[in-house]
Amino acid sequence: MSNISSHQNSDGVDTIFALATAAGRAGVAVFRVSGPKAVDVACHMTDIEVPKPRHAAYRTFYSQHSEAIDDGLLIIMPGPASFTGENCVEFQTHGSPAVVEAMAKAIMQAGARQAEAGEFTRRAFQNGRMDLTEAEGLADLIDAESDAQRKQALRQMQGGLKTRYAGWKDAVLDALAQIEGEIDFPDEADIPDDLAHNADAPLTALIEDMDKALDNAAIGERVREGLTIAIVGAPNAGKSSVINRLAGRDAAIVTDQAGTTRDIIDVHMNIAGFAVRLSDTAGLRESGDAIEAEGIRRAVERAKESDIRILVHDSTEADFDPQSLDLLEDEDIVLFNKSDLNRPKSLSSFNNFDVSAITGQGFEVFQLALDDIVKRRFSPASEAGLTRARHRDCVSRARASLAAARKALKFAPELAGDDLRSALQALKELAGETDIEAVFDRIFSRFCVGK
Ligand SMILES: Nc1nc2c(ncn2[C@@H]2O[C@H](COP(=O)(O)OP(=O)(O)OP(=O)(O)O)[C@@H](O)[C@H]2O)c(=O)[nH]1
Ligand SMILES: [K+]
Ligand SMILES: [Mg+2]
Repeated sequence: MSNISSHQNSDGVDTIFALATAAGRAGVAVFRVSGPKAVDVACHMTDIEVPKPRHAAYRTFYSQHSEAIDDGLLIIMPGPASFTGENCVEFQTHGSPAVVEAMAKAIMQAGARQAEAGEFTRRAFQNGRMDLTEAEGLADLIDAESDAQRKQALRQMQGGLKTRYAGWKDAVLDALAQIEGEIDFPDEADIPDDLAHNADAPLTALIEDMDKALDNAAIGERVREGLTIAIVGAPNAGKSSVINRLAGRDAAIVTDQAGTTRDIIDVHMNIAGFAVRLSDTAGLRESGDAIEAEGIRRAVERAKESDIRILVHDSTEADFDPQSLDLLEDEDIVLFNKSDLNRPKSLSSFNNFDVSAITGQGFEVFQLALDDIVKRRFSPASEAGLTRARHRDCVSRARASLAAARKALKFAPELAGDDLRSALQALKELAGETDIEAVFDRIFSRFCVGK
């Protein structure tokens, strides 16, 4: 239990540590240490030999001054078969703030420094334990709030997207090998024709598969970021009453005064296992009041950028408000509200329901249908897909280069190789195989400290 002054070994790689569990009082706290000195740290903090790799052993942990801090479990996970690929050590102690503070101090004095956000995962990535899409999947899994987000993130973390683009990369390499071979050793006069002919079908199939992934990318991104639903309609139609009933609480003010809601009111909820942000908005009408007019401008903007719109109509009113109706898209929803005061209505071109936000009548049917609409529109495709704008950008560029390669094969086959190499480059970026430090910084800094 002697002191070690510096964190670095001769290679200049720091040994890092972090509290992996959330701060605050808890049954158990977990500290992780990773780096060349991780096992030294464990030796310095215990008085008998360290346990066999990957076996949990009960130990007393000591401070630099040989004072017992706590009893707990010690696990040694030697690299390269560890999370980071480096030697890793895990201390499990009691989760009190006093134990956590004393442990952090002792680990630091034994030679490790506090990790930055995402630093463990960044090391795992740099040591080849995962590619960039798997690291992104892990970040999304840690952030997952809904079941759909969890499933999508887990699939990506387990290499679903990696498998898919690895297949794409293989196909590009095959095409490249084929055309470069034939261009270097043309032994027949009509080679260019053969070339175009042989490479065209695989390239076309590849482009089609990428198009499918790009078509589904919007869904992957929506699931990851959460869906948005906006409630719109004329003043006093009952929009705020509807959001309150859906939220099960008084999120928005309801009065009989037209123009009650002005700012947008967001309610976060879970619909059919999807994370959803539901927004109540100002009633749409011509208004001379500057504050109300701004509220209406925001309402229209929010309605347009949302995934789904719910138009609330007061069914005691004969006419629809044309401004609200104009905002609707095909699969949007119309609620004929105040059904307690009126006979059922319908509007065949949209999903429509008779409800009463006051009595709750019709809400069960409406909410079941809403679940179905959300599931039908946003359930991810069966194969792992693209979940970020970054993925979409890389695949779009790869696809464009493949299309250019197909064209070149017909008219200037010697140029096709360059296009295929550009496609490969875009796919390498997707994997994180090229050095794109700025992208890495952005991705890893979003992790919590300790991951
Ligand atoms: N009878 C009846 N009254 C309702 C129903 N829904 C809402 N109301 C009443 O209609 C009035 C307006 O309701 P709000 O929820 O404030 O309507 P809003 O569309 O949010 O109105 P603004 O924010 O002003 O645009 C209130 O007096 C509500 O109590 C309903 O289903 N039946
Ligand atoms: K109102
Ligand atoms: Mg309102």
